[in-house]
Amino acid sequence: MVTSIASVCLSGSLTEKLHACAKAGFDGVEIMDADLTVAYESPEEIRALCQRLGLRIDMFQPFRDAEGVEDEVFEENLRRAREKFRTMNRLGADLMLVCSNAGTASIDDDQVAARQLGELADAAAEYGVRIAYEALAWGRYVSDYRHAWRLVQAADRPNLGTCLDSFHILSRGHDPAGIEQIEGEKIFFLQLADAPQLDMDLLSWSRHHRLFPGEGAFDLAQFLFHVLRAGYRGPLSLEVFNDTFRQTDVYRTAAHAQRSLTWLADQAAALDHRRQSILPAAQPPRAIDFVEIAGVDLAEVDHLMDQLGFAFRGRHRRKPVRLWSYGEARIILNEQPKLQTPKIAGLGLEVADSAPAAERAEALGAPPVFRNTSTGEQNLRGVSSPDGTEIFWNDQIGPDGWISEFEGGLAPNGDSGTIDHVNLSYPWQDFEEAVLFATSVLGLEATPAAEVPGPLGLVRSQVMHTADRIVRLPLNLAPPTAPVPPRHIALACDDIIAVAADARSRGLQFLAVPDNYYDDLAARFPLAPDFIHRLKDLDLLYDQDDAGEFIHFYTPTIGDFFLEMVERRGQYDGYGAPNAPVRLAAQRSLLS
Ligand SMILES: O=C(O)c1ccc(O)c(O)c1
Ligand SMILES: [Mg+2]
Repeated sequence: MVTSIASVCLSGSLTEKLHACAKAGFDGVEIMDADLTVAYESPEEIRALCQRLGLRIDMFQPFRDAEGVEDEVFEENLRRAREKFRTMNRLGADLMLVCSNAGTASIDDDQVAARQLGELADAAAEYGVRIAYEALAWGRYVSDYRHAWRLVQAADRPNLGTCLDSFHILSRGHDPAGIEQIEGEKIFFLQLADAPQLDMDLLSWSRHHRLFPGEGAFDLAQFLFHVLRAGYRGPLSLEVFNDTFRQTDVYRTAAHAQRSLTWLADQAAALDHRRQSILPAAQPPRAIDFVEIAGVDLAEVDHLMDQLGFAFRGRHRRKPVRLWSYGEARIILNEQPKLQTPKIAGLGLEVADSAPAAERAEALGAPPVFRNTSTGEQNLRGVSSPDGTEIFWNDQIGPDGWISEFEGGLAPNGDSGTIDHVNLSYPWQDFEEAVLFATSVLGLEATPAAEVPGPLGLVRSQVMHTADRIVRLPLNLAPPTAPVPPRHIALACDDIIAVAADARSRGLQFLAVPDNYYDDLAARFPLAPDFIHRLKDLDLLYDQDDAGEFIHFYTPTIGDFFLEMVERRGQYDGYGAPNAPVRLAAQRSLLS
């Protein structure tokens, strides 16, 4: 796989971008004209830097509004183009992207457009330059890749081909299967971008909301499969215009971008039985094995577990680590002298085979974590996710595994209990990276994002889950100016009213719910007054949909996390989203 990336994807100056692309392992770059224009380095200096960094300049782009114009306008366009061809010669770039005319086209005539593209290609040939013609989704007359290809065929020049860009094709809902009708050698370049499904004008969608493959709603694996079937053998290049990535750390974004391409190439290879897969197979988790909470002093957490009715399962033989369980849910408390604020530090996942899970993660650029293990102890393999949360894989489930390293505790209690979901929150700039990590490394699927109003702005929520929904990780994106909300572990039980009453009798104060909430609940659902009274008495939240019911409560926050107890009745599959604003408002009122 040969990879490339457009300089527009990244923040910083052109030279900073080039260093980051090389460090992330890209083979080449597309240099945006505007990035060069604002650089103090000459084209020769940029060329030399690329050579030193081992980067090819795959394309120079874009050249706009060339074709479909009156002849005197076209003469001026040729003059403009020649200036750029000279710049390209100095850069050592031999491929120019020409995008379909979006501004000045005045002649809706394919013969004129093809003739002018041919003349542009002839001028380019004098400089040894090739032209890749791309249909912009918002092109004035040419907005469909099949139309662009017809014009390229009609112009019929050896140095004129087409550039396919997944955004322009998939945003318009055009069938990518038609790509197989294009001669592979005439696809001069391939640009890949994902995007969320948004209902907005194409230009704004494209310029602000593109995402790296695996982070949006487009089926890019299928798209790439068609391009490869057409016979394209050039670089897989990313062209992602995105407001966030233009601001985030350039090295981190470039590594993130590279991970998305590796994942995509692997997905596309999986669709083609003749191709070898690139990565070890994904190991979608069967269940959450444990959640690890770390902090310098976890006595408050021990107390909380006790109040909630968890069983203390013992201390680790050798490490300052304790285990609590609630039915099948296991929570490990790990005393870490340098970590002032307790937080969710790690997740253990049950998988069929942990070795390929870890190898796949490492091939996708996730650094392995060192876990202090001695003889006779189970060696769990794990990696660090981009935000630092550690992920471990376990394929040796049962009492003989790591659980046997804990001593001096009680037998597991008989209570039914499982980890329902683990909610992970992220600062605004890290969200897409977290989605890609969950997709590519953890083997989870995404549901469409939803938005929840909080007191300091909208919180975006996207649930990553296994096909059977046993493992669920709702990811939350904090509003840009608000502090990142705490993360939480939700435990499912069979009788939440009894659990809540017991916990209260042991002195646990739940997050207090405003009385107004229960007045609203009575209006939303025709519930028995006694039942509402019981919910109110215990500060329980309630939701209902066609599939069933959901009752839950939240514990106070300790450090950067809290716990939630839930009971699902019937086939209810959500997370009580209508109640999230109540929680966010209540948690904020405790801080002030
Ligand atoms: O938004 C644009 O103008 C633009 C420019 C060049 C491209 O390759 C593209 O896909 C979009
Ligand atoms: Mg493009």
